[in-house]
Amino acid sequence: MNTPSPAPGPRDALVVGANRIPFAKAGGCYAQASNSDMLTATLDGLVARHGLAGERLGEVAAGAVLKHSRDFNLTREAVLGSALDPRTPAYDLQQACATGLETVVQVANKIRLGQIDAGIAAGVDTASDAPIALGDGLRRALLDAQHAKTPMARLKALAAIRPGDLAPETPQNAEPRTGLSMGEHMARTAAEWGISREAQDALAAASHQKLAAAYDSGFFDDLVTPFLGLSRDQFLRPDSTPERLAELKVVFGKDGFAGQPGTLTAGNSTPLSDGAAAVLLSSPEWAAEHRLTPLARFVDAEVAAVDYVNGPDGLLTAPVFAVPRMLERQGLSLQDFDFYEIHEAFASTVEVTLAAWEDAEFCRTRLGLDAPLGPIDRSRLNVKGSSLAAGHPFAATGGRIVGTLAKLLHEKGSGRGLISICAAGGQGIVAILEAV
Ligand SMILES: CC(=O)CC(=O)SCCNC(=O)CCNC(=O)[C@H](O)C(C)(C)COP(=O)(O)OP(=O)(O)OC[C@H]1O[C@@H](n2cnc3c(N)ncnc32)[C@H](O)[C@@H]1OP(=O)(O)O
Repeated sequence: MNTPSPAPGPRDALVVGANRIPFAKAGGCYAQASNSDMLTATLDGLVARHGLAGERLGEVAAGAVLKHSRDFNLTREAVLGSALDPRTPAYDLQQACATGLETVVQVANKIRLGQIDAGIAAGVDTASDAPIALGDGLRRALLDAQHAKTPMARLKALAAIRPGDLAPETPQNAEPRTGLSMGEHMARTAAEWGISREAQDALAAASHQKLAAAYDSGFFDDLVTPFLGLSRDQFLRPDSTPERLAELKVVFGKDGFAGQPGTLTAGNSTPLSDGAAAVLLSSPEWAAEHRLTPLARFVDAEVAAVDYVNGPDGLLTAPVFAVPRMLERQGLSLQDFDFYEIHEAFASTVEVTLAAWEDAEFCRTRLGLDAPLGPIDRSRLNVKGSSLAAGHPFAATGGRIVGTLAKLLHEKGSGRGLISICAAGGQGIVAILEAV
């Protein structure tokens, strides 16, 4: 009879380091850079900071939401272009804006199970170099021509191309099942929850002030590597005041809802952005062997999805559902956190998330809870700014947030932090990090 193999782990997975390049406006400083350029630069920044040149890691997991077909092996190619040992395996993963954090979950779980000792989780996106595809008619005709066995058959295939087939297909920032952009979805949800323009603009202004102060204090010195002439996020505008933001015109939900004006503007919505972020994770033993100081421990994660097409829940509200499941598993309450990192897809996303957790009726009927999760201490929310000020290259946001929170916990020396990131398709990912 075979003796079962000893089960490996679970052991701790630690965040040992993080790096990102400053995020740029779409069409801005990185307009000529590809996903591959940005991801490779970000990996190399991490490698240089932590002395990992020539190191063979267990794996690198990364992803991009907007990706050219030539980038079918984006992460592996970035590893081959980096200073890491070329024998480091790599793979691509994509879960819309949850991508960056999902790669962290994958790498952390493999470390916990003893399958690998160390790995990098990363994400990259470029709205400047978004893939423009051929329309279906032209693509099919070209493929038919390529597969044709004779010159005549090739000509016949090409002759099928009609002028209308020549129009390119550009990626749409819209949900395929509703045709609405994420901004339009969010505008509707914000109106349903009665989130005021003032509250959104105040949150956006605070994000800019906090991010600027964090840069000024040197907080990002060991988290951000300058790239292509940029040393701070290009979108960061310390002059963003609530008064200034109040002057901006509505861009999503322009017609308003139930007689109330729309509230989402370019100032309280994330900008289309370019950038990359990476996180180094390892076992405690690997960190000690490499004389690296752990910043935080990865504790848990949860992913939820909502039926935003047929059901009552807004497109970007899935984290609202994921958090109570994770809290229950961990025996924690919403108030048991020293830091809250709630991705500012839109200022109203954060406000709706917090309002839902405070709403007794919603918590009872939609989350199945006896009591609401309750309010958080707002002074612990996004304390170093978030996506409204930094920008939001979709797949890079998770790595930015994990790096920021891990460093906050390391500086504090105790406590835990909650991460919440909404994603397209009605999904959301949440996680907990703890100080070590
Ligand atoms: C993807 C997922 O899975 C989940 C998610 O995260 S969902 C969230 C994804 N994000 C989005 O969908 C939003 C995407 N963003 C956009 O489409 C565009 O950035 C936008 C429509 C919001 C704005 O586009 P735009 O109008 O071209 O912006 P932009 O020209 O920079 O700004 C408009 C004006 O506001 C001003 N402005 C913008 N931000 C400002 C600020 N913080 N302070 C002061 N003024 C500001 C600009 O200076 C500009 O003023 P002028 O017209 O006088 O020049």
